[in-house]
Amino acid sequence: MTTLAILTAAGSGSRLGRDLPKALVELDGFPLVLHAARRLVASDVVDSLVVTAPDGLVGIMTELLANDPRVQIPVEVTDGGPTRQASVSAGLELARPGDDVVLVHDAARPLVPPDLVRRVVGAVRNGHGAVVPGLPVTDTVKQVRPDGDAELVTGTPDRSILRAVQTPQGFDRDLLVRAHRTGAARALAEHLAATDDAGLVEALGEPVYIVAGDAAAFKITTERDLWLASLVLQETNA
Ligand SMILES: Nc1ccn([C@@H]2O[C@H](COP(=O)(O)OP(=O)(O)OP(=O)(O)O)[C@@H](O)[C@H]2O)c(=O)n1
Ligand SMILES: C[C@](O)(CO)[C@H](O)COP(=O)(O)O
Repeated sequence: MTTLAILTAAGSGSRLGRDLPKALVELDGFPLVLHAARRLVASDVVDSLVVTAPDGLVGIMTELLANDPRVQIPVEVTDGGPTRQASVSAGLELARPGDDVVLVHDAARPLVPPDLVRRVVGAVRNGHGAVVPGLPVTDTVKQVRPDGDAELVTGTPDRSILRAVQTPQGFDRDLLVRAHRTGAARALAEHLAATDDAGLVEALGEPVYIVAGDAAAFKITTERDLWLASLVLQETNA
């Protein structure tokens, strides 16, 4: 019984707008993918890693991870796909026979606390087939539809029953494989693809459970997030 973590790192980072893929952008002197890998490993509940790489960068990422003294578990790097969903699917193909739990984590969430990783794996090992870290929503959220050159508000969902979800998301391996196989047709196009893996499990009609997320696991999408991450690191390394 082993736990595999699929670390998605094949995105281009178009919203960050750098001239290299987001996972290779540096934070405190190290690429985001390395920060994320180190924290997964530091949890001590991950046995091996599969990392999805952007086109042509499998070699560079393999070298980066293989040479890091803080990533002392088996690592395989594979080509990602056109969407995040396709990349996770590609990673899942490399699961080994003993991997009964699979985590899916984004390199775009480099500061994930090892405690959060343990919380997710613990909940899966306690019998929950699909587990997602979530935080309460603090903004009021509006539902809208297009209306001419503006958007019309069509509702205000009760935010007390909403959660903003993060990664790593954890799964019973067979359930995740079934979810990806069933939803495979969606993986080719961004407008169809699931934005998280739990969504594919939900589409099967299977239950997905929430455990407490952590603000430190925030996602790097824009330059401001990167700046925030460097402040958080300075604060926590002090
Ligand atoms: N085809 C893709 C697209 C995304 N990802 C990964 O999925 C995670 C979440 O995606 P996101 O934050 O949206 O990253 P990008 O797609 O790179 O960003 P953008 O949408 O701004 O281009 C990232 O770690 C990213 O590398 C991936 O492995 N394969
Ligand atoms: C999987 C995820 O990180 C959960 O919040 C998120 O959905 C990825 O979204 P993105 O649109 O690919 O940034």
